[in-house]
Amino acid sequence: MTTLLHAQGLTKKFGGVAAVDDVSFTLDAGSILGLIGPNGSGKTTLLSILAGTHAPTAGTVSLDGRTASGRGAHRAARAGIARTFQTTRLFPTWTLRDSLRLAHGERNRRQPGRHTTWPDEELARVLALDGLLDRPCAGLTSAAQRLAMIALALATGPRVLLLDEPAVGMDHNEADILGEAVRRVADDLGVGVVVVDHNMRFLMPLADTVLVMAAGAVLATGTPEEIRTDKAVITSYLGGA
Ligand SMILES: Nc1ncnc2c1ncn2[C@@H]1O[C@H](COP(=O)(O)OP(=O)(O)OP(=O)(O)O)[C@@H](O)[C@H]1O
Repeated sequence: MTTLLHAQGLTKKFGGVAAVDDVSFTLDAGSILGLIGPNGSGKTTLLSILAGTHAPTAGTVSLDGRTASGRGAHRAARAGIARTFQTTRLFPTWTLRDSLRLAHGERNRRQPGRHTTWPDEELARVLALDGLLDRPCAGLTSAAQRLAMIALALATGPRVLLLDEPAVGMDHNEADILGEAVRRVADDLGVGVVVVDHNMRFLMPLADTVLVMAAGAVLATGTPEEIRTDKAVITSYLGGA
């Protein structure tokens, strides 16, 4: 696999406090990085730096070798980094196809001359939304709406997808469907995915690599199996989980 995204020495200070403290990692195309850590450990702030919403106090993010950090959310999106949020933002009376058309159009407006991304049917297949493209979004279950938000983020044609607690509020079955969909985003579309979630049952089988944060810094990085058995991680975060 090829390195897609490289975060180097990322630090973000609010006042004197480092919410993110010298964090480095790489993300390959088609791989999934799970980001875990206690409340307040800096996960959302790190995602915001990657998404361009926060300029880092120090450090850089590069995508395909080109600097993508510190230039605003629109420029990060143009560089190929897309983000979803915990809340869904769909127009209830619009169909998913209408919403995808708007997202495709936004991409074309920003990047004239570049091809649009995956066909609607392909996004629907990957996101387990087959047969739902032409229904008003208000008729979708809340889990399907969450998947639809991921489809909309993908319609902008990203190389990297950032997911902030996508499984929050989902039952086991819904989280399993979501996990399979995110795996297809990586495997079938070749997108690099960074997922923040507190749900270990969802995240551990999904992630290729897990990065554990504590007080803004990297406590450990490794495969899910390495992380599950890491003494420092067990002591400070996973406990008996
Ligand atoms: N805009 C801000 N101004 C000041 N402090 C902030 C700001 N955003 C985050 N922080 C602080 O930075 C630290 C990290 O917060 P962050 O939300 O990134 O953690 P988190 O790991 O995502 O937490 P959670 O799991 O609860 O979502 C916290 O101490 C938080 O209070």
